[in-house]
Amino acid sequence: MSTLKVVSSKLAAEIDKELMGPQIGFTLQQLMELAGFSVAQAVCRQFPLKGKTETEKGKHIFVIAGPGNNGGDGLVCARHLKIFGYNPVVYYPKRSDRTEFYKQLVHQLNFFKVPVLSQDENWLDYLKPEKTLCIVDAIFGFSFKPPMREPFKGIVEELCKLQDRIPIVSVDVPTGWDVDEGPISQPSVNPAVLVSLTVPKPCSTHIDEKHTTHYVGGRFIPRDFANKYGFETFGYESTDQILKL
Ligand SMILES: NC(=O)C1=CN([C@@H]2O[C@H](COP(=O)(O)OP(=O)(O)OC[C@H]3O[C@@H](n4cnc5c(N)ncnc54)[C@H](OP(=O)(O)O)[C@@H]3O)[C@@H](O)[C@H]2O)[C@H](O)CC1
Ligand SMILES: [K+]
Repeated sequence: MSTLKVVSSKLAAEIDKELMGPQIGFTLQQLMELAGFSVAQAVCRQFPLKGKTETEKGKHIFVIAGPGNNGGDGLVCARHLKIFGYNPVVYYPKRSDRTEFYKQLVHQLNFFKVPVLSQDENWLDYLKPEKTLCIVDAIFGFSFKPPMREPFKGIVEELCKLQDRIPIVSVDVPTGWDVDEGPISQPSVNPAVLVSLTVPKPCSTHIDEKHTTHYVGGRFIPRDFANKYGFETFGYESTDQILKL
């Protein structure tokens, strides 16, 4: 059997289901914490604060959180970025009432004094190249089905206008991309960094390697489990939560 380097949206959903099923018993909260933590680590690796001026250090990291679990990863990531010494601001236009957990993640952000903007707030004020280090795109992950609906369509159109001046870090799947086919519909972002979670999805084969730095993160499966789904685990070093591919 050949070893896959990517897994389809269907397989990714099956993997998640098994990880959170009765035999293995991870909770969504555990996996999301590790996923968000690894994205925050990728931001640190890509945009280190060491040696930067105070002005540079004060720049915002603008985290946009969508309505599902990809958005949850973004909320967790913002909390870790604050702990790591960055200045995150979260835009969370459509808040999920799927579980109480999302509300708890927002309370935790309040606890860390990370601003969480609502849909009616002027979010574009926070997106200025001179004031913004990067944008974390946690809008949609492997459950996105085009065409994109509002309010996200308008938001992603604005991001597309800014992405040449402010780098985008996409969580798991660049927003707007078909998980299996890549950027086949508009609007869709062109990220400077992609952090694939657990294992890259087929859309990642469409990134332009000259433009996009690709990391894998979400270090939560043993080798035999990966092999059962047809892929290999990644050679993470030491305590790292991410690996540059
Ligand atoms: N094991 C792991 O790697 C883990 C990954 N995690 C992250 O979870 C996402 C997948 O999360 P999921 O909740 O299944 O899905 P998404 O966040 O991608 O999106 C679901 C929401 O998006 C809405 N949606 C879908 N298509 C559209 C569209 N065309 N326009 C507007 N809105 C859309 C959808 O709304 P519905 O009304 O259709 O239900 C949902 O609200 C994965 O990618 C990782 O980032 C976890 O953290 C766990 C571990
Ligand atoms: K995303």
